[in-house]
Order: sequence, then structure tokens, then C-alpha cells
Amino acid sequence: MSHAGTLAMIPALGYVAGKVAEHKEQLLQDLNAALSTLLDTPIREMPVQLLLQILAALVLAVAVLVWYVRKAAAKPKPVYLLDFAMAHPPDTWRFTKERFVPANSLNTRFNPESLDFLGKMLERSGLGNDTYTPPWLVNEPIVMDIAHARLEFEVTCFTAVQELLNKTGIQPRQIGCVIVNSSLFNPTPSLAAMIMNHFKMGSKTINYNLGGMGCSASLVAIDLAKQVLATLKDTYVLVVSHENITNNWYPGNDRSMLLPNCIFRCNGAAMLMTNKPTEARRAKYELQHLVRVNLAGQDRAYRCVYQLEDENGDLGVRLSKDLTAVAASALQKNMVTLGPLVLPFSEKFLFAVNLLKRKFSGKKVAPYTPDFQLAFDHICIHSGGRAVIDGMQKHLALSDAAIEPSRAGLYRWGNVSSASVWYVLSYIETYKGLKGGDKVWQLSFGSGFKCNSAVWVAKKTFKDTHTCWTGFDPAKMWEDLNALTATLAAEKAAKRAAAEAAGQTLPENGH
Ligand SMILES: CC(C)(COP(=O)(O)OP(=O)(O)OC[C@H]1O[C@@H](n2cnc3c(N)ncnc32)[C@H](O)[C@@H]1OP(=O)(O)O)[C@@H](O)C(=O)NCCC(=O)NCCSC(=O)CC(=O)O
Repeated sequence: MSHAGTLAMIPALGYVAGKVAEHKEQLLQDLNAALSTLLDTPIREMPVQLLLQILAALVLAVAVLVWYVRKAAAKPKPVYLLDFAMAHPPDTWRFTKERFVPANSLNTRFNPESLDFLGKMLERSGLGNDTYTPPWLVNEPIVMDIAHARLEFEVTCFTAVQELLNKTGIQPRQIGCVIVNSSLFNPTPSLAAMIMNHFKMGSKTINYNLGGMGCSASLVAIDLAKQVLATLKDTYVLVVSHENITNNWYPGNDRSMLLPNCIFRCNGAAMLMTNKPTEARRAKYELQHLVRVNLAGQDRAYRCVYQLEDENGDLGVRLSKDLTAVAASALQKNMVTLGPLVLPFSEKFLFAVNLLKRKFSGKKVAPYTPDFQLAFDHICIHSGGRAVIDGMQKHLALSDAAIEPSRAGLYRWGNVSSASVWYVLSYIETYKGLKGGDKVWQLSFGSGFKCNSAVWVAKKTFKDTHTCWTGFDPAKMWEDLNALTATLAAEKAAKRAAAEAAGQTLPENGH
């Protein structure tokens, strides 16, 4: 029954309760008399009508019991996130900003304009000085073979999984299913098989490998884990999210394909999910909602993150300038489903009034964006790039404090693809901590084009210091980011003034 139906029954129940209280004495006397007659009368002597009434009551009781048991069995069992751990590559993989252009100069195929573009984009990207790249991509000789791509996966993800097993005390043989997502590196045997082989998992463990699913694939993997947990009893599902830099380093001169070299960096996240009731108390979170939106049916959205060969045959991923606009439209669609599930009544009401005004007022009314900060205590937005985060902050009208974890994710780790929502959550656990009952929103975007949301509820009050944030200084980050914002604003103003002087008008984005 819907909540509205339940609410509507309250006055009726109140009326019945009032009447019962009013005639309590009489009712008790009648019941007593009926019971004594019933108990003193052998079944053979009972009137047929009474027997039928007893039978009907018994049938009704059994039907209610069966309905209740079936309803309880059909209710999805809770899905818990026991814990998660992040990859933290070795210090020898640190890739400072000063090294970026000299290291890229080792690739003799980059022309001077490309090197200029790479340097300029890095400066404006919102990445800090301390991200990680496999050393074989930025030292001579440059190697981009499959053995090194595998090595990158081992260094990042095996360590994250090992740390997760150490934290939880779960043995590899207890894991019933392994799910790995990596968009651009899908060797055979699969990455999921590599995990099973390294950790010597049992032959009954099932595995899945999600390829080509972009930066929002971690939440697709979580959704798959949820579905697996609905079919396997009392088990653990290990989810590993990774994007490979070695297999994705573009050596050519197409600007839109060079952009990933500027912003994508080494990463890995390992999550342990379970449906075991005995783990309910120590689990960090319970999954409350998972909403997936996929715009693959629309050409512009489908093509805006696209792997292809350039005109010289070099393979890379082209990032379209449309990406932030497409992400905003995917977000809008996701919010339409997510909003009613999570927003407080006041926000739903304002949204509905706005909708009616837009439909029937005959005037141009701007759409109302609900305040999602009223629905969630913590927000983890995919740190896909400075422009992506800026766009999301604007669309969702988020405060600097609410968006800080995502900015920190980009600044400290770069665009770490689908693992980003976990680096962001680990920042929240490390710096802010959670209270039991806190709601966390993970929001990811990626090729397809997809926008996925996961809502988690903290099961306890805790703080967890993740090693991937050791030594990080949020104040220094804000100092750098504020300086960058000021530089970009000054540049934009100068461009606009020059254009106006020349009698031209620049579009909103300044180009
Ligand atoms: C790259 C930026 C840091 C640049 O910042 P700026 O403030 O300088 O931006 P801007 O718009 O003024 O652009 C500066 C210059 O870069 C060029 N430029 C910008 N975007 C470009 C693109 N996609 N392809 C080619 N050129 C591009 C502009 O034309 C301009 O060139 P000129 O100076 O010549 O006029 C920012 O635009 C950004 O963060 N973009 C989003 C990156 C992104 O797509 N991330 C999502 C990754 S995909 C992902 O995360 C999901 C997935 O993979 O599945």
C-alpha cells in the first residue's frame, strides 16, 4: 500500500478505535458469552452458520499469513558496503607539473603546437602538482605495450584490493563474485581473472568484466553487484574500478584527443559489498538508491566521448567540447527520477509549482533546480575536469564546501575516471567523517553518455583516515585554485574587451 493510502486510513482507524472504547464493556460481555457457548458446545452440535463463520475466519487468517510471508520474502534484502580502499601508486610514479612538458617532449611526434596546448591545458586543468603516471610513459624509452598496461593494473589495483582485505579481515576464498570495470583496457584473461589469479580465489567464485563503459562505470558495477547479491545468499562481492593510462596514452596531434593526456592519471578503487545480515553492524554504508540514465540513443551524447583513430592512425579518445552541456542534460534526466525518491516535501512542492507555471503561465519561466543539499549530507561528484566540476556546482547551486571533496579529488589525483567518486568519498571520510544516518550522493558521468547516481546511508558514526590523502593540504589547494580562477577571469575579461574594441561579441564561454 502507498504511503498516501496508509495516511488516508488513519481517520477511519481512529473512528473505529473510538467506537470500541465507547462500547468496551458491552463488547467484552458479548465476547465472553460467545466464547463460553462455543467452548461448551461439541462441534457436531454447533449450528452450521457458526461453523462456516469459524472456517471463514481460519481461511482469512491463513491468507493474511501467506500474504505477509510472501511480501516479506519479496522485499529486497539490504545491500551493504562493508568498506573500500584506494590505490596509492609508489612515489616513483609522481608526475609533477614541471615535468609534464619536458616529459612529453620525449615523444618526437608531438609538434610544437601540441606541446604548447598540453602545457596550457595542464595549467588550466585544476590538477595539482602531485598526480601519478606510469614512469614508462614519461621516461625514455616510452613503452605502451600490453605487459606494461597489465603491470599498471597490478600496481594500482592489487594493492587497493590487498588493503581492503587487510582492513576487513575477509579471506579471498570467501568472495563469491568479482566485478571489474575498466573502459579502455580489456585483455584476456580478463582483469577480473587477474584479480582471482593473484589472490587465489576459489573455483566457485563468479566474475564479470565491464569494458567500454566510461567514467560512470563504477556505479554500473555497483548496480551489477546489487543484482548478484539479490541472487546469491550470504556472500561478498568485490568490485574493482580502474582506468588504464598506459593503454590510453595518445601519441598524436589532435587537440581533442590530447586532452585526456593532460587530465587522466593513475587510479584504482576496491569495494567490498555484502548481503550477510551478520555484517550489518560493522558495514560502513547501506545502498539506498541507484539511478541510471543512458543517453546512448542520442547521437550528440553518444559521440561526445569517443575512442577512434586520428587521421594518422593513432588511437585515442576524443573529448568533445559539448561534454559539459551533454553532462548537464544527462544530470537533469537523472534528477527527475532521483528527486522524488530523496527530496524533502518542500523541494518537491516548489518543483511542482515551477513545472505548472512553465506549462500553463504562457510566460518563459526558468526551470527550478531543487536544492539537493537538503537531501544529502555529503556529495561526491565525478572529478572529470575543472569545467565539469564548475558546471555541476553551477547547475546544482552547490556551496564551495559541498563541492570541495570533488575539487580535492581532481587536484590531488587528476581525472581518475570511474574510481573518482571513491577518491572523493575517501576524502570525506578522512577530513569530515560521517554520522550514523548521513546520506551520501555519488554522481558520475561518462561515455555513452551516462549519468548514474548512488545514494548510501552511513550505518554508523565514523572517521577513516585513508592513506591516499596523507600529507594533503586543503588550504594550499584553495590558494592555487583561487589564483587560477582569478587568472582565467582576467584573461576572459581581456579577451572580451579586445573583442568589443573590434566590434565583435563573444559567446558566453568566451570563444
Ligand atoms: C580543458 C579545460 C581545463 C580548459 O579550461 P579553460 O578554462 O581554458 O577552457 P576553455 O573552454 O577556455 O578552453 C581553452 C582552450 O582549450 C580548447 N579546448 C577546450 N576543450 C577542448 C576540447 N574538448 N577539444 C579541443 N580543444 C578544447 C579551447 O578551444 C580553447 O582553445 P583556444 O585557447 O585555442 O581558444 C576545461 O575546458 C575542462 O576542464 N574541460 C573538460 C574536460 C573534460 O572533457 N573532462 C571530461 C573527461 S571525460 C570523463 O571524465 C568521462 C569518460 O571518459 O567517460
